[in-house]
Amino acid sequence: MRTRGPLIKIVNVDTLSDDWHVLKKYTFDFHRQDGQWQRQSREVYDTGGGATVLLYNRQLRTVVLTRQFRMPVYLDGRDDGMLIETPAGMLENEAPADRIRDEIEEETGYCVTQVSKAFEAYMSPGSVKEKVFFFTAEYQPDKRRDGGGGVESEGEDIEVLELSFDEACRMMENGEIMDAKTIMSLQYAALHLFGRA
Ligand SMILES: Nc1nc2c(ncn2[C@@H]2O[C@H](COP(=O)(O)OP(=O)(O)O[C@H]3O[C@H](CO)[C@@H](O)[C@H](O)[C@@H]3O)[C@@H](O)[C@H]2O)c(=O)[nH]1
Ligand SMILES: [Mg+2]
Repeated sequence: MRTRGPLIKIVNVDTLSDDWHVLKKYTFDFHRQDGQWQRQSREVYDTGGGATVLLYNRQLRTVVLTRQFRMPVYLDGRDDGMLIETPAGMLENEAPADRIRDEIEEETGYCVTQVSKAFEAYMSPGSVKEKVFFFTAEYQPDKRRDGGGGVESEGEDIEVLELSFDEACRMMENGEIMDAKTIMSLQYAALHLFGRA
């Protein structure tokens, strides 16, 4: 484990794209473990971070997931580009707990008063500056205001799936669920919320 002083010195920062999010190229000198300084460059896409939630009902032993089109998944050649995910959103400079409460309503239509923080994780640290805050929240089936579906003007067209937890686990194991935050959330639930049947 490294204990000595500055690890890098930034030499130059180029903005390669500043559109939806910002993509920058950092040139820096990196202090190697053998004491040498080595010049490197890395492209970093900064999304501003995100939050996600596992909506569950302990008594019914169910979870609520979403299904939506994801362009990178389509480009990867996976079927029609549709991905099953836990509800999630970009932070947009808001507190993660507030953001995820709004996102639950926008995407699923459920109204949830209490969310619990589970953990935080870097999802793709080689090139994406995105830390995701993971939450869990218990939903009540009769607390659904509308059908959710996301914000149409932003191009969202989200299907809401209420599944038994065991079915969701089977889908994770047979590859129908392939989204990292969803797999992490279901595994967290198996450890801390439900035992696996
Ligand atoms: N116009 C435009 N829209 C975009 C672009 N990229 C994404 N969008 C759309 O902008 C909306 C953002 O919705 P949010 O619900 O706030 O974010 P999210 O895309 O669901 O992001 C969450 O999940 C991601 C995937 O796991 C996470 O990466 C992210 O941190 C967050 O948790 C989505 O409909 C998305 O398709 C873009 O380049 N241009
Ligand atoms: Mg979303």
